[in-house]
Amino acid sequence: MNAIIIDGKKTSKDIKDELIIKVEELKNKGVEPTLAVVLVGKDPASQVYVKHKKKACEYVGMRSLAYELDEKTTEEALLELINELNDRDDVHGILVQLPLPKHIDEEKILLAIDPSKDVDGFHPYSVGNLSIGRDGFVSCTPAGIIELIKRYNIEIEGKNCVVIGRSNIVGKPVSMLLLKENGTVTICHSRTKNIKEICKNADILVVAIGRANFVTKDFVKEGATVIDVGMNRLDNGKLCGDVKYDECSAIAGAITPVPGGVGPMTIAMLMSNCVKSANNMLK
Ligand SMILES: NC(=O)C1=CN([C@@H]2O[C@H](COP(=O)(O)OP(=O)(O)OC[C@H]3O[C@@H](n4cnc5c(N)ncnc54)[C@H](OP(=O)(O)O)[C@@H]3O)[C@@H](O)[C@H]2O)C=CC1
Ligand SMILES: Nc1nc(=O)c2c([nH]1)NC[C@@H]1CN(c3ccc(C(=O)N[C@@H](CCC(=O)O)C(=O)O)cc3)C=[N+]21
Repeated sequence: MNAIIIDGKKTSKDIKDELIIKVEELKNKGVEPTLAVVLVGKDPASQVYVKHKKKACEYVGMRSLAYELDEKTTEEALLELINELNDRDDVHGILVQLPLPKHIDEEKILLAIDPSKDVDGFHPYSVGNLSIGRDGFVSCTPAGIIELIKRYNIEIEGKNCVVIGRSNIVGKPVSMLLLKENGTVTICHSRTKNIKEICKNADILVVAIGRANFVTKDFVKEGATVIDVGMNRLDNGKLCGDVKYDECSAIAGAITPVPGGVGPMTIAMLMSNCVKSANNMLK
C-alpha cells in the first residue's frame, strides 16, 4: 500500500488563505502587520528563503521590511539595527536569518530580539515558555509539523513518537510539542545506539538531521507517519530530504515529500506568528 502524501504546499496555502482575512481585520483596526527580515551576507540558500518569506508576506497582505546587510557587518551594527526594530511600534515581527557569519555571536543576537517580536521563537524566553507549557511564540518548523499532523487527523496522543535530531531550532522544540500533545517521545542523535530499532517502533517518525537519504525502509514501521524535515541540496541542484522517499513511502501510512512538505509550512507558521504578534499589540 502506498502512503498518503502529506501535502505541505496545499496546507500552507490553506493557512495563508485563513490569514488573509485576519490581516484584513487588523488593517481595519488600524494595524498593518509588519515583518522585518534581516539577512547578513550573501549565502545563496538564505537569499532564497528570504525571497520566499517576502512573497508570503505579499500573499497574505502583510508588510515586509528587508534588511540585507554586508557580510562584513559588525556585531555592534547588527545589535543597533535590532534595537531600532525593537523600538518601532510599526514592526511586529523580527527575524534574523541564520546562520550568521562566524564573527557574529548568534546567541547574543537572538537574545537582543524583543521576546514580544520573536516570531522565530528562538529567544530563550520563548523556548522557556514552550518547555513549561506557557503560551508564546513557537518556532515555525516545529509548529508547522504539528499543524500538518493535526490537519491530516493523525493522532499523537499515546503514540510512540521518535525524533531524529536534537537541534535548538527543530529536534528539541518538535519533541516538546509532541510531548505537549501527549505523545510518548524518544529523541535520537548522533550518539544513539540501535537507532534503526528505535525508529522501527515509531508511530510518528520525525527526521531532522541534514543527511540526504539517511532513513531507509528498514527504519520505518508499517503504516507509520514519516515527517521529513531535511533540506539537502544535491550536486545536481536538486533538493532532497533525509528520508529515502521512494522506498519509505511504500511502507509508511503517511509521508511528507521534499520539497512540498515541511518547508512551506515553516513559512506559513511565520506568517501566523506575525499576525499573532500584531494581534497581541492591540491588547
Ligand atoms: N524545512 C524547514 O523548514 C527546515 C529544514 N531544516 C533542515 O533540517 C535538517 C536539520 O536541521 P537542524 O536541526 O538545523 O540541523 P543541525 O545540524 O543543527 O542538527 C542535526 C541533528 O542531527 C543529528 N545527527 C547528525 N547525524 C546523525 C546521525 N548519523 N545519526 C543520528 N543523528 C544524527 C545531530 O546529532 P548531535 O546533536 O549528536 O550532533 C543533531 O542533533 C537540515 O537538513 C536543515 O536544512 C532546518 C530548519 C528548517
Ligand atoms: N532565523 C531563521 N528562521 C528560519 O526559519 C530559518 C533560518 N533562519 N535559516 C534557515 C532555515 C531553513 N528554513 C526553510 C524555510 C522554508 C523552506 C521552504 O520553503 N522549502 C521549500 C522549497 C524551497 C526551495 O525550492 O528551495 C519546500 O520544501 O518545498 C525551507 C527551509 C527556514 N529557516
